[in-house]
Amino acid sequence: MNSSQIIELDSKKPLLIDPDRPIYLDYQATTPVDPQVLEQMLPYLTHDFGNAASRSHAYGWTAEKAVDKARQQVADAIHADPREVVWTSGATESTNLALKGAAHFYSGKGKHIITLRTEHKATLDTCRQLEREGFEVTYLEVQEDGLVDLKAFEAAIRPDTIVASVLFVNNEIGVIQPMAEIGRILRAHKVLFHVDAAQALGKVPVDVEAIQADMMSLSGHKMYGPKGIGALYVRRKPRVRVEAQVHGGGHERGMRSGTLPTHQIVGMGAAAELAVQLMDSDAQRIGKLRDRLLKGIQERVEETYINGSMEHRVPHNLNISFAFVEGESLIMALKEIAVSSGSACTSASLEPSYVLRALGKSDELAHSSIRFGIGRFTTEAEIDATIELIAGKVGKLRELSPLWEMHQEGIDLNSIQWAAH
Ligand SMILES: Cc1ncc(COP(=O)(O)O)c(C=O)c1O
Ligand code: FES
Repeated sequence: MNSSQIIELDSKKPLLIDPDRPIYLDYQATTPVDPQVLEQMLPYLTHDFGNAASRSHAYGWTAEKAVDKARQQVADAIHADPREVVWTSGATESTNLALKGAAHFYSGKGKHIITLRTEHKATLDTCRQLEREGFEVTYLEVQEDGLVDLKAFEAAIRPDTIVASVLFVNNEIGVIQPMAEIGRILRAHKVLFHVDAAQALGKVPVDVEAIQADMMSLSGHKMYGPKGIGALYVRRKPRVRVEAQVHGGGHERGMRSGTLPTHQIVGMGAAAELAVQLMDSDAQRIGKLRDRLLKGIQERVEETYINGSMEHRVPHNLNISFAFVEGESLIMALKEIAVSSGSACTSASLEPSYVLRALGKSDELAHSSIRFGIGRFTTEAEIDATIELIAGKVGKLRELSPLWEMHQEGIDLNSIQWAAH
């Protein structure tokens, strides 16, 4: 067997239908590369391996052409100009470049930054670093449904505010912030607007003009592209400047040096185009699956609480707290389903989700939450099996819980005076 046959066989392997593995319902953590995307990437790992910066021969020109095409695909997906797209290693790096880059470049104008308490860690940790450098950050509260209050947002703007950063679609609870309204407020106050759209592209229409974004972070692996590739949109009119964070050969118009990973870039471009093409059909199918999952759980399990607005939310996400059950125990009991409690990025820390806490949820309910991420390859049979498993395991865990027993007996747990230990 020669190598091209091996590649052909591997790329035809079914993606997720594998009875020996758990049902994958963690599409907000990451997605598999769509086979159509993979097919377009493969030649750039082998035959067309040139360096896009090699200007003197055909190997370089072929790579450059592929990079240009992908840049156009990503630009088209967000209604931007290809010259406004900077390749990075992912949304984390894009957000670092956007916030540190803008903060450093415009520090003469002011030192104040606005963001939300429910942002992704990529934003929150970058803001913490900027605080250590002397910048001041306002972390705005959100309402019970996860949405920011626009009046509070506008009130947080100060004369020295240089940039605000808002998550388009929340990775834990899937809520969609009112981006156009936020963009309008920020433009009126001449404050730069950075948008983390890592979880938005392919799920909701993303248009940098409609929401007046100045910078936007994107990621390949959240939309059926490869991991390790992302992009930062940086507006040209009116021009936005960011100070480079990675220095070297001056690639990407000096904003981000490093040899371009052609195959990854081709994958991100193809994934972005496909994400927009399939947005409506994906959303329709996935929405039905999500409703089926929710209905199934609600019919079979009492005392469940939905986290985050259902109205302003992408259909790909369901985040539910199962009262009287500890989230980690539930996840351990649910070995046949791959889901997250809290966010995928922080579930190693075993702390209750800061996003759910920001919605005003108690520690207990935050601890008992499960995030279901439904995606392009989820089937109805997988949803039905999940409902069965959840109903069975939650029931079993509650049987072991003295608090559940008391609740069943009608005792109001809030009225109990617990003895101090
Ligand atoms: C909303 C959001 N922003 C940023 C990131 C980071 O993206 P990447 O993995 O491409 O660095 C993620 C992924 O966890 C995310 O969900
Ligand atoms: S879910 Fe139990 S420690 Fe967080």
